[in-house]
Amino acid sequence: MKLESEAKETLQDKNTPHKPAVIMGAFLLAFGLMAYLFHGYTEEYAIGEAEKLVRDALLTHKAIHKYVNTESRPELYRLKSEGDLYEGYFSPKTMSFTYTARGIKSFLNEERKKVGLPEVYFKLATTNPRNEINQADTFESNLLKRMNAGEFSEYKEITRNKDGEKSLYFSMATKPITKGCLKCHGDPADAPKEMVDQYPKASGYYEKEGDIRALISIRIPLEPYLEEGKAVWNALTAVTFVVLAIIYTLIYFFMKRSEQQNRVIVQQNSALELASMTDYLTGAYNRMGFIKFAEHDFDAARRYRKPFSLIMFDLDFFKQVNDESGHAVGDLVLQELSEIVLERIRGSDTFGRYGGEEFMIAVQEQGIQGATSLAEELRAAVQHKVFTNGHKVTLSLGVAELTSVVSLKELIDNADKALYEAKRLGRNRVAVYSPQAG
Ligand SMILES: Nc1nc2c(ncn2[C@@H]2O[C@H](COP(=O)(O)OP(=O)(O)OP(=O)(O)O)[C@@H](O)[C@H]2O)c(=O)[nH]1
Repeated sequence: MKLESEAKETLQDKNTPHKPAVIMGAFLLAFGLMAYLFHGYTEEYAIGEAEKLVRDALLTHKAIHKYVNTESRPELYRLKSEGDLYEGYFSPKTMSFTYTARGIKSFLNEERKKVGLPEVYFKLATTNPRNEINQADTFESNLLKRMNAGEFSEYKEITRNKDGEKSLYFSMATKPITKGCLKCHGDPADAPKEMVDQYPKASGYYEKEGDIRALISIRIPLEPYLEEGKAVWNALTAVTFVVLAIIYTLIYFFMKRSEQQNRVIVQQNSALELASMTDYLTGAYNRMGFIKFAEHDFDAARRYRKPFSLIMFDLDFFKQVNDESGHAVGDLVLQELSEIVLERIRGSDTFGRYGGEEFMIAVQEQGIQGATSLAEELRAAVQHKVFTNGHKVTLSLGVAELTSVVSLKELIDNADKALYEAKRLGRNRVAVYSPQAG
């Protein structure tokens, strides 16, 4: 006889995926995407801020250039020409634009440092400097060469130092040498004597008209701006995780509760379905339950070509028991009969009450021989049993096997015919269905 758990299993909800884990995965994915986008935004912000500084540095540079060339230097020449300044006067402090620019840039950097702003690297770099401080490094020399070759006049790149810290590097070519420039940067023999005296051994001469003598080299560290972004990111991460943790906990809680409720509903449904398929008096399957399971066994036996038989049996003259001792005693006799059957059939067999005092057993893995001996065993057991109130009853049994039948209904009909035959032959016996007899 099939067990209750087996019947329940067919109704069990197997669809219980790890939904909280899936939700957690989705959250982490969303967080990863957010981190990626934020990282990109932070870098964009840092570059934007650095570009502002580049613009400031260029404007300052331009202003200093204009001031030296149109204000301070002409004024000194005027003073010289008017004799207020001696003829041989030359000082880079007042007359060299690069000297002045360097001083102002260095002052500005000091001011920036005081308020915690990043220092701006600014250099008017050349391969032929008058002052060593303006000597272009290898990278700058290379850029200057490419600018002179006409490859580009501006260059921008994000660089990393040996510690991996990022900077925005910007470079721009200065105006090409003009005839006027050659006065100080051409042949030293043509240069003002006071200047040659000032830089006796220095370079800065022999430039050619049209050449780009120097480039403006600016490097702004991005780290301070990236740090700002990191601080915002850390705060955002903390808030996000707290919010996610709360949402996750709530979802997890509600899902667990709903899962639990579903499980209870499934269990209740299983119990109800089982009850609806069971005969309350004998504990055997009722007709609906029997057909359901026997149908399943019948189909499997046909598919896998395995033996399968059906025993249909009925109590002989059961009416007399009811008439003599009453319906309640009749019920007890039916229960005792049921116990006899359940003790003798296999777990794989299906036992059902087909109606009234008529029962059926679907016998798996047994052909006519096996089923007939089981039927005989039951018949003998019932015959020798003393039932409630000392009643002695007998069984008539019909056996049919799955051979050429195409449906369970046909097999039941055959077993029924055999049972009829057993009754006809005098009851308390087993009859086997024979196709010839019909
Ligand atoms: N106590 C009780 N009796 C039942 C139940 N179901 C059917 N019966 C009785 O079973 C008897 C069946 O009577 P019949 O159909 O004449 O068959 P029988 O007396 O067994 O005689 P044969 O089958 O011809 O050997 C009737 O008296 C029904 O009332 C039940 O659940 N409980």
